[in-house]
Amino acid sequence: MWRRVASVSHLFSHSKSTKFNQQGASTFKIWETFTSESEIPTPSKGSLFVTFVLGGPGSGKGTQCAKIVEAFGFTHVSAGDLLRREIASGSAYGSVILSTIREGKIVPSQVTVELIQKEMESSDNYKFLIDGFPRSEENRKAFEKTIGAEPDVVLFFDCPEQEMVKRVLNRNQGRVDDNIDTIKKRLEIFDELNWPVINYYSQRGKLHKINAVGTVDEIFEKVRPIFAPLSK
Ligand SMILES: Nc1ncnc2c1ncn2[C@@H]1O[C@H](COP(=O)(O)OP(=O)(O)O)[C@@H](O)[C@H]1O
Ligand SMILES: Nc1ccn([C@H]2C[C@H](O)[C@@H](COP(=O)(O)OP(=O)(O)O)O2)c(=O)n1
Ligand SMILES: [Mg+2]
Repeated sequence: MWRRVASVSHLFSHSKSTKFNQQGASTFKIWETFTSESEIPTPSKGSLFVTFVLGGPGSGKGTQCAKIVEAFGFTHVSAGDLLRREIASGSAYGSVILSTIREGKIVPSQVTVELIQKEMESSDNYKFLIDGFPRSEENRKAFEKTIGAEPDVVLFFDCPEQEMVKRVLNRNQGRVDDNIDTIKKRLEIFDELNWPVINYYSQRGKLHKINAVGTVDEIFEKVRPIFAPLSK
């Protein structure tokens, strides 16, 4: 168990990175170099271990996070859940978050990162799955700046659009953004803003691209080896 201190940024074993790549033009070339065999860091118990979980809407992030939690003892921090909780709590940010989500857009990073930071600080765990974040370069840079750390592992659930739309429309959780109009916008925004993030982590050898088509268990069998070095 790691020691609780006032700010979560002190808990990160990594030094704060000031190097932000300005690339973007060569993203498609980078995409071709993707492998699912990025080097897996061997974590030492007690030092913070952060996994970012990326993928389009309906790609199965939340479903696979639940399985990773069960098998490997991570704490699941879902950016979307935190934002929905904020709406439900009637906070000052609530109405702007709601309209942003309804429009399929991304909530300003400052709001999301603050919620993630609070959630991490309130946990005694040292292994975190940050689900649905970062969804943009702005998100990514804000996390690095505020938390002062980079993820150890980045999962990317790669799913065809048609399958994502089908899953979201069948999700049945009463979400304001699970309708065809909002999904179309979310997919456009995903295309525009998420690829630079994916390419960034691919270049750094942290990205694990997982084909998200198949049964939940089949997909988890592709995820499991990534975390095998971690004990529960
Ligand atoms: N491998 C899968 N095959 C079919 N349906 C799935 C699969 N994984 C998840 N689902 C379902 O698809 C919907 C979206 O999954 P979810 O985990 O919420 O995705 P995300 O968090 O990426 O939006 C849910 O209703 C879930 O039960
Ligand atoms: N980093 C994030 C994550 C989610 N949001 C907003 C915008 C997203 O469409 C909604 C829902 O996110 P969530 O991760 O729950 O959605 P999916 O699980 O991918 O369907 O929340 C955000 O603005 N910034
Ligand atoms: Mg989700």
